[in-house]
Amino acid sequence: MSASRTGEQRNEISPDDFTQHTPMMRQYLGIKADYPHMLLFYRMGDFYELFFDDAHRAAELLDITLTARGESAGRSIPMAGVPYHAAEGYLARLIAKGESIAICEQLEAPGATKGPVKREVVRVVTPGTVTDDALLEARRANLIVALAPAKRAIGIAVLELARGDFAVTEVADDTALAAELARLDPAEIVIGEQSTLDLPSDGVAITRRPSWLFDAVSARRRLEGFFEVAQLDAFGCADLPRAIAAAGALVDYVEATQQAALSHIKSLRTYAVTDTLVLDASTRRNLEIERSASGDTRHSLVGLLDRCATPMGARALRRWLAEPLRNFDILRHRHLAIETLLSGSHAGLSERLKEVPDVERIATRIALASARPRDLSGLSRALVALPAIRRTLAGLDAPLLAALHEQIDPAEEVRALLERAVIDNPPVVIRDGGVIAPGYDDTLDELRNLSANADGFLAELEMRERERTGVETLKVGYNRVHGYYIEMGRMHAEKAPIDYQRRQTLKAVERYITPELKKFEDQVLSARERALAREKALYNELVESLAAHLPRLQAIAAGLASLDVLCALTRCALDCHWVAPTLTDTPGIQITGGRHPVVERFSDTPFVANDTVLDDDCRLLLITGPNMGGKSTYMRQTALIVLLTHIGSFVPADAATIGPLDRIFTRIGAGDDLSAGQSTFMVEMSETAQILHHATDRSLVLLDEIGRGTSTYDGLALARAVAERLARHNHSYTLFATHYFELTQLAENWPASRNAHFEVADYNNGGEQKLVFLHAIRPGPASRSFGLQVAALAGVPRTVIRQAEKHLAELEAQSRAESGPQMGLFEPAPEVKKPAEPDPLHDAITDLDCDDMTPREALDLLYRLKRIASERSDTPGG
Ligand SMILES: Nc1ncnc2c1ncn2[C@@H]1O[C@H](COP(=O)(O)OP(=O)(O)OP(=O)(O)O)[C@@H](O)[C@H]1O
Repeated sequence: MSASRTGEQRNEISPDDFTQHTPMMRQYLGIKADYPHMLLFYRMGDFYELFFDDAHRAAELLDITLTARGESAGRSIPMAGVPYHAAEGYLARLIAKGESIAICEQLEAPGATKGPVKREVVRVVTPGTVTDDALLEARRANLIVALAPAKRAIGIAVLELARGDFAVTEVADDTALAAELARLDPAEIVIGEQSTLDLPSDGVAITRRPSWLFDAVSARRRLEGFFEVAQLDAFGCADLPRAIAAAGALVDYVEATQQAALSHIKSLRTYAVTDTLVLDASTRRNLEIERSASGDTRHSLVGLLDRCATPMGARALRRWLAEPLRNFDILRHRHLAIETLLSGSHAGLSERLKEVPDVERIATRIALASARPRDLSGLSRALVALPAIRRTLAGLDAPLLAALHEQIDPAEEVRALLERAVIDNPPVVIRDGGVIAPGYDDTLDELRNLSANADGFLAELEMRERERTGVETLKVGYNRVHGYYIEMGRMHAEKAPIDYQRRQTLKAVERYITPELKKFEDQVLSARERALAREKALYNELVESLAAHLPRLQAIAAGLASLDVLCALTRCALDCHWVAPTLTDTPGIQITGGRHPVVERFSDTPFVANDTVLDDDCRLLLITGPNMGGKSTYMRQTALIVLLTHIGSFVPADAATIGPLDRIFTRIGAGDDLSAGQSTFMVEMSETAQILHHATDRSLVLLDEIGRGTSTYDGLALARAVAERLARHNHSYTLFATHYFELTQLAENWPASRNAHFEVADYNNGGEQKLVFLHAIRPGPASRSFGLQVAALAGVPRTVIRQAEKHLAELEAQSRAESGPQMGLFEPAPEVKKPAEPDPLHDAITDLDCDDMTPREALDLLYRLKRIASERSDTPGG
């Protein structure tokens, strides 16, 4: 239902109904016009009010009451409000739902001038640019991405405003873009208003900006101005025009929404998507990296790994998992660092890191000039903790730890400055003073002395006045409304000297002021005010001078974060008995005694370790076995071991040797996106299509029960064609779990393909068949599926199981009659026919994909076929 129809039904005044509006409402509409796509939080006394469509939206999203304002002839303006003091909580909820918010404050007290109170938007909060801890989960990073698509490439610019990390790249097509967006998982995407790019729909805020902002030439100029450089070449992005276009548009957006300076964004770095091992969104979901299938974080990989002592480390760990590196040198250094930390030093380092506040966020607040007094004392404490961390690092012999020792430089002069400038436990805000330490500034000290000496003066004055009036009970006092006064009982009123002027009369006492006391009051009050003003100025100067040290503070934060992750990974390695994987240039995956890290951790029964060998002799492993046998667990553990290797972690195995890989693909049943209007089978097939199009001979592919979503024969046919394609064309390292036993005999004829199965022991216990899942993988195909036995175990009524057994017998008989014993759908795999002699000509033609070939490739192929044919005619019997 459209907003206007809703409005008519409720008899609401529309924003365009200008004659109906008060001056205040006109002022509101004027401001709102500048923020059409944001919710305008409009300050009215102790509340932020929202009006018109904003009110409807806020009421719906926050589940708050929709009220009405300014009834006129039975019509009203829809309104919703949130209390000022609780606004941050409401903001956080709206931001989490992808909303952008403009906050409009009153700039003066009501009645200060004629007409409506002066108001102005003082802050804009958008999902991708928010840096406030109060609005963010402290352990998560917040990214904003801009996209600039063109025919040949799509430019991507990525900014983590909190760290000032600004990176750009270009990708070739929509698929690469989708994978990269899945990896980045941004909170907000900025895109041209005309763009038709297919974007993720789940929880990402999409912000459309005028298309001209994405023009490469003007974007280049904007960036040059932003970084104050004559040319962007130094950033290495000279030949990435679409990336520049995206970066320029992003800078424009951030400048338009952020009032504060962006001085902490010092440079632009370029990266290539090929630097990282790519995992698309469904693979990340299927491997339960951030969350388990049931949605909790505890039973996920992150839940297991995150033993970080600081939020900086926790965020870095998530970045490492989002950017599994393909650079073996960096990974080897991380492995070596963990090996060194295993000596025991990680525990001490973790303890020390716990004492270190979030330097990364403090540095951001310094950059955005929003640092509070406790941020500065926190930074001071952090810097004080660094020398001890460095001393431990100095004794450790690993190049990465030595580099971190250098990076975590204690910034002596910053520490000294903070120690001199800020008291130990300052108040939360600078407003009431008391933050700058004594001795830091002479003028401030003098002004403070003046007000502090007031006590002595007042005691002395009290003595003098008692003597002068003869009133022993005379007191000198102070209150906020009337200031200083001399107080006497009303019965002594006639003893008041001539220079006593009455200030206040209470029930039993009179309060007076004298010219001397008035002069003192003026001096003291002005000293207090001046001290406060001086303190605020000094504080701002201090924050500014700290901003000059930002690159250093950011480097310290990055160093601490990396160290924290390494210590966390070391603890995992130690507690879970993980080993360092070996990285090799020889293609393949060899895992001995591999385990699933999360299942092993949370399972009550001992985990059965299994080997995985995928190499040139076996690129496709067809896995059969009973339900519950352990197929999915096995496939996932292989992928997780590969992923852990690529973040530099040890792995849950007795030994692992990993060669170069480019991507991990998975097609596993969980997480089908039915809410997006796709059927289970449709999702299964579109993910399978992605894999067939993009998997290379360096990709790890996990396919679980392909074809189960459709009729048996369609499913079997599809599973067979997909597996054969992967074996003959993609040559990827593939784990293919299936219940179609027919595939097991066919696979024997495909290149580099093998069978394996999960073992189960079944025995007869007093006439009842019992199953024991051994969870151990063995060579060769399984003999049967045990589907009915597993159903019985799951509690399906006995009568139903018996009925199913009958149906099964009938189906088996029917199938045998139709297709002969070799191809019975429910039969054990019969003896495999010996494969025919290899025929290179036949293989070359079967491998051929005419649609994928360029004319040049077709011509090359013709020559190759001709050569094979003539070689064959040369061989005897050919
Ligand atoms: N190697 C193992 N050691 C111990 N327990 C295991 C092992 N592998 C799997 N399990 C346990 O068995 C359960 C079933 O495993 P999994 O889901 O991998 O079986 P499956 O063969 O894929 O079943 P289905 O064919 O029904 O999908 C898991 O939840 C896990 O608790």
